[in-house]
Amino acid sequence: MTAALQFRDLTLGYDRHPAVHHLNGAVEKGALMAVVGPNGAGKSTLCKAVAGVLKPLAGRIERGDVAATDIAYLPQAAEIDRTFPINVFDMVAMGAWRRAGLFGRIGKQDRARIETAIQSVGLAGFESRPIGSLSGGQMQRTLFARLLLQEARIILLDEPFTAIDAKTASDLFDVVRRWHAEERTVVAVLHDLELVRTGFPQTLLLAREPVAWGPTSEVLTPENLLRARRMCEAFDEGAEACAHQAA
Ligand SMILES: Nc1ncnc2c1ncn2[C@@H]1O[C@H](COP(=O)(O)OP(=O)(O)OP(=O)(O)O)[C@@H](O)[C@H]1O
Repeated sequence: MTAALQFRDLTLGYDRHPAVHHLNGAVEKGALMAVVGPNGAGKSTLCKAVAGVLKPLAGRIERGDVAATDIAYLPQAAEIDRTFPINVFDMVAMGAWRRAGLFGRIGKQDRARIETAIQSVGLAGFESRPIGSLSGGQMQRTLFARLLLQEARIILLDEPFTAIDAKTASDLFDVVRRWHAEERTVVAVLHDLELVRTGFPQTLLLAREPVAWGPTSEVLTPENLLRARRMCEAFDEGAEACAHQAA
C-alpha cells in the first residue's frame, strides 16, 4: 500500500487540551474514506490538522510528496463567511490561485476551466450572483466547483452534505465519485451512516481516539458505534495531558 497520509502517534488540541489523541495509521493513496463519530469526537480537528491549519500538539502527519497547501479542504458550512462581497465566478476562480498566484491574471484557459466547473455542478447562469444571495445548496455547489479547480491529489470534505437537499447531495456525491475514479484521495466527515455504508469503502470511527479503522462494513458495527458514544461521553474536556500517557 502507498500512503497518501500517515499519522504517527498524533495528538491534536487547543490551548494544550487534547481533542484527538494517539492516532496512528495511514490513508491509502486513492482511498475514498469516511470519518465518522459522535459530536465533539475530533473529526473537524483532524481535518484542520491534515489541511495544515492546526499544528499537532504531539506526533506528526506525513503527507508524502504533497504539501499541506496542495490539499483541497472544504470546511464546515458554518465556518464560511457568506457576507464577503464576491460573486460565484470569482469564488470559483479562487480555486485557481495555486496555479495563477494570488494576484495572477486569470487567462483564457483558466476562464474556460472555471466555466466548465460551474457547469458541472449545475450552476450555469449563476456566475455573477453574489454568494450572499445563494441558497445553502447553491453555495455548496459553488464550493465544490472551487474544489474542482484546485485539482488537488488529496481532498478533505467536512460534512459536505449536511443541510442540503437530496438532489444537491446526490449531484455533489457524483463529483466525489469522479474524484475517486481519477484516483484522488478523498476523506469526508459524514454523519449519514447509510451514505457511508453505500458510498465509502473505508471508514475511520473516531471518538477522540480511533475506535476502529478499515473496511466500512467491519467498522460500522453496533458494538463499535456504542463504544464510540461511550468514549466521547466519558472524555474529560479539561484534561491537561494526554490521558493515555498520564495513566
Ligand atoms: N477552536 C477551538 N478551541 C477550543 N476547543 C475547540 C476548538 N474547536 C474545537 N474544539 C473542541 O475540540 C473537540 C473536538 O471538536 P471537533 O469540532 O473536532 O469535533 P467534531 O467531531 O468535528 O464534532 P461535530 O460532529 O459536532 O462537528 C470538542 O471538544 C470541541 O469543543
